[in-house]
Amino acid sequence: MSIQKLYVDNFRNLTIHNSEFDPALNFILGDNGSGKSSLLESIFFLGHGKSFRTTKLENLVNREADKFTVAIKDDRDSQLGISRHNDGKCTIKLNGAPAYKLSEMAKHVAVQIITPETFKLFFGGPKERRRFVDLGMFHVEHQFAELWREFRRVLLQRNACLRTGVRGQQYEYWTELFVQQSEILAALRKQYVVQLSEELQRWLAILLPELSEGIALQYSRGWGEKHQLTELLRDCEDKERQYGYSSYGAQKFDVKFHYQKMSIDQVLSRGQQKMFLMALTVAQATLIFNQQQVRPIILIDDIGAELDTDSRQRLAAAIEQLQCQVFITAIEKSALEPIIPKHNKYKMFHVKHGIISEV
Ligand SMILES: Nc1ncnc2c1ncn2[C@@H]1O[C@H](COP(=O)(O)OP(=O)(O)OP(=O)(O)O)[C@@H](O)[C@H]1O
Repeated sequence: MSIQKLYVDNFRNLTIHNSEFDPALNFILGDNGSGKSSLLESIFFLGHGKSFRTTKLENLVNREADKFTVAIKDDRDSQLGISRHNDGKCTIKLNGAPAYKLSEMAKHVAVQIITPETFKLFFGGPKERRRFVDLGMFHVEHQFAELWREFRRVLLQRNACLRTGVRGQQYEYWTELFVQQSEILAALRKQYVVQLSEELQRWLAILLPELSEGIALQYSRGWGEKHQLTELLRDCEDKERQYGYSSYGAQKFDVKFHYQKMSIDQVLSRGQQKMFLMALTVAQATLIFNQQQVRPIILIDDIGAELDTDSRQRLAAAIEQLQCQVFITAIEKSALEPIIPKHNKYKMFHVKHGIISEV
C-alpha cells in the first residue's frame, strides 16, 4: 500500500489534516525542530505501534493534549487509524471497524526507517538486527507471526521453569516444545536470509558497487551449527537455572555482515555503512513487495547526513527502480538536489511549527 492521505492530530508538535502524498516519492523539508522526524515517526507508529526514538509512548502525545491520532487512507481506499491516550489505551480502526491488536494494523503497513542513528544501533547489539529480520519474516512468511507468538509463549513457560526450579515432566515438556519450535523457526529464518542476501547483492551493485562483491551475510541460528539443541540444553541446564532464562534457541539468532571476512562496521566508512543499510532496507522492501504486491513504505530521515553527491546520485538511481513509497527529510533543499528526479512524479512539502504545506 501507499499512503494517499495522512491525518495527524496532537502527535508531538504535528497537526496534519489530510495532506495528500505521492504514491512513489515525497520530500519533506524543514528547519531543526520543525517536525520532520515527527512526521516520519507518526507513519512509523502506524506500522509498528511504537516509536523509533523513544520507548516512552506518552512522549508522543502533544504536551497540551491527552491523546494523539494518526490515520491514513491508502491507494486502495482502505482507511487505517490509531489513537493513543495518555493512559496507554489505544483505539484502532480498520475501515471503520474496531481492531484489537496492533499486529492487525502492522499486516497492512510495512514501514522501514533509516535515520542517522540507525546504523549505530544496527551494528551494536543483536536486538536491532533481530527486529529487522523478523519484520521481513512477518511480511514475507505467512506462518511466521503465528509461529513466533507460539514460540514466545513456550519460551516464557520454559524460562519460568528455569527461574522457579521446576524439574521433571513439566520442564521436559516445555523444553521439548522449545527445541521443536526453535528448529522450525531457525530453518524458516535461514531460508529468508538466503533470499535477503541474494536481493541485497542486486541493490549493492547499484548503491555500493565498489564493495558489493566482498560483502556477505552470516546467519547464526541461536545455537552452534554443529550442536543439537537438545544436547546443548541438557549440558547447560545448571547454568541456565542459575541465569533463570534460556541461553540458546531461536530467540538468540543473529545476522552479521562482513566485508572480506571483517565486520562491516570495522572497515566501512560511515557513509558506506549508510549506503549498505539503504541496500539492505530496499532489499527487504523488495522481498515484501514481491510477496504481497503492496508497496512497503521507506522513511529516510535527514538524507544530507554523511552522504556525498555521488552516493546521493546512486540513491536516486535506486529509488527510480523501487516499488515503494519513499519519504525523505532534509533541512535544506540542496541536500536533495541530486535525488530530486527530472520528471514531476514526486511531491515536496515544507514543515514549519508542526504544520505541513505542499511546495
Ligand atoms: N510531546 C510533544 N509535544 C509538543 N511538542 C513536542 C513534543 N515532543 C517533541 N516536541 C517538539 O516537536 C518539535 C519537532 O521535533 P522533530 O524532532 O520532529 O524536529 P525535526 O524537524 O526532525 O528537527 P531536526 O532537523 O532537528 O531533527 C520539536 O520542537 C520538539 O521540541
